[in-house]
Amino acid sequence: MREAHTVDTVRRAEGALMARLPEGALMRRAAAGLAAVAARMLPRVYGARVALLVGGGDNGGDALYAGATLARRGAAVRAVPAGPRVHEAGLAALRAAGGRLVGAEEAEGEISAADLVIDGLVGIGGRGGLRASHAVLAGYATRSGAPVLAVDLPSGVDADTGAVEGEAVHADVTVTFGTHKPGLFVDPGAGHAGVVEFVDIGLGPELPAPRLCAPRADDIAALLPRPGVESDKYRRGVLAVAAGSGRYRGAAVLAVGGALRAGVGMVRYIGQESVAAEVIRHWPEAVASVLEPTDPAGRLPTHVGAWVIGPGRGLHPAAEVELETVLAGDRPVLVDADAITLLGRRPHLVRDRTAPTLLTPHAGELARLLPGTERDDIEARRLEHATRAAEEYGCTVLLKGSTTVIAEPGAPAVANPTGTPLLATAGSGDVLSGLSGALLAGGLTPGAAAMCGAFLHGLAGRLAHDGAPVSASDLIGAIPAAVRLVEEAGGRR
Ligand SMILES: NC(=O)C1=CN([C@@H]2O[C@H](COP(=O)(O)OP(=O)(O)OC[C@H]3O[C@@H](n4cnc5c(N)ncnc54)[C@H](O)[C@@H]3O)[C@@H](O)[C@H]2O)[C@@H](O)CC1
Ligand SMILES: [K+]
Repeated sequence: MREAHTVDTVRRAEGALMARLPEGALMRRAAAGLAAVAARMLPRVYGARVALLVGGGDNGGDALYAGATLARRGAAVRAVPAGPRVHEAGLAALRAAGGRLVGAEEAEGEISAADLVIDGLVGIGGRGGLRASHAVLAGYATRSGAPVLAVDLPSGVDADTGAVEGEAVHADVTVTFGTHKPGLFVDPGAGHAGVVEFVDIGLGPELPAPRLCAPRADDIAALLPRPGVESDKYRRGVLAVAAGSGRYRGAAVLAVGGALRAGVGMVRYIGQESVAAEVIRHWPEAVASVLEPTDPAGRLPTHVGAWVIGPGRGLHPAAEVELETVLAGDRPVLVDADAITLLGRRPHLVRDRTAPTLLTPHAGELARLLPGTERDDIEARRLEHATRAAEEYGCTVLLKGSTTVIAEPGAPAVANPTGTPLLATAGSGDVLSGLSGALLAGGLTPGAAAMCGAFLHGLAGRLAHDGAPVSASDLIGAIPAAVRLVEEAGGRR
């Protein structure tokens, strides 16, 4: 797992470590790591033109020391200050190595002519949107066409949340020190960070549990359920899927397909006769139970390992009775789509529940669970709102979107690293429900099922993409390849 800590935690850990080290040791470590990455980004350091964007704090200090290293190796390094204050020792080091400070009138020309721009405007000390003088330099960097290397995090991105107010640096590479910052994993910040490189400055022993984690393929491989010699279809897990309706048949087909491809002992589809027939036509291996429209909850199967409820199911009274009945049981339940909207009207159905529950809203659906919160606020601060919903409902929440975020009460949140805009297509969420539901039925906790489901779903989207748009059905077809890739990364095949 890659781990991310909040600014307050980083400050405390740095304080404890600094107290044991000679003055300036941490900044020297950070700057050495930064200079090494900068050198790799240049075809040749000797003769290269490097522009440093320098704010008034230690983030600017890192840039200046790294600039000094590059200048000693023959680069022409120019520091463009954002204001009157500049890290003095860093500037002295740069000057001693042959670099120099340039005035405001030369700033745009230096940045646009550079072979590499290093963004040292602000790091974890940044608060709110960039000030005008800093925003102007960030804009020059974006327009320069040169590769941009951000120091610690792209300036203008909120380190703790990933929120961006106004202008922010768009980096090709970000070198982050000591630990990752949550804003590097969560959009919109993640979209500004480019490739994130980690530089170890020895902070590890001082760090408590992270605020956020981002799994790698081997973390997923370690969690995936796999059949053993003793397994039969019941032990591997039975997933009940209450999805789709006369109006939205596709949701049923897609959720069942996602579940079957994820590997589960059995999928039981529950729904109206015509939809059940459609499901069986697509997936003869599924088992269908037909519901009487007049008695929605009377025939629900009881011998199931877990439930998926909601995709395309509708908001009518029968769907509400069904949701109430399923949530009153003691099996793990994944609640999605229409069932989330119903839950917004009756939140106690989940709040009063003790059995494992996973909610999988997109931002619009989460807004229905958090009255008074707008969809745009959620998109802008995804981590914060997913965490709030998990605490208020006392269950696991997977917030879908540009970065899928998973939050659970009392545990570090998870940001899914495999997401891609290719997944923003009708029916994609239905596939994710089936896939994550299958993992829930296979015995994973809601947090693990959500993390593995989102990871495989994103990977499947990438694998299915051959230059043409990806449909939700393509995603289902690519799930086995995604599982294979993850298993290979985990050394299981
Ligand atoms: N503390 C440490 O031990 C280490 C810190 N390091 C570096 O130091 C950075 C933190 O340094 P600082 O605490 O000095 O903080 P920063 O350099 O991140 O930012 C503080 C400066 O930015 C200004 N500022 C704040 N918000 C702004 C905004 N919205 N627009 C424009 N200017 C704004 C402040 O007035 C101040 O001058 C880290 O991100 C990292 O790059 C590294 O050298 C590693 C060691
Ligand atoms: K920065």
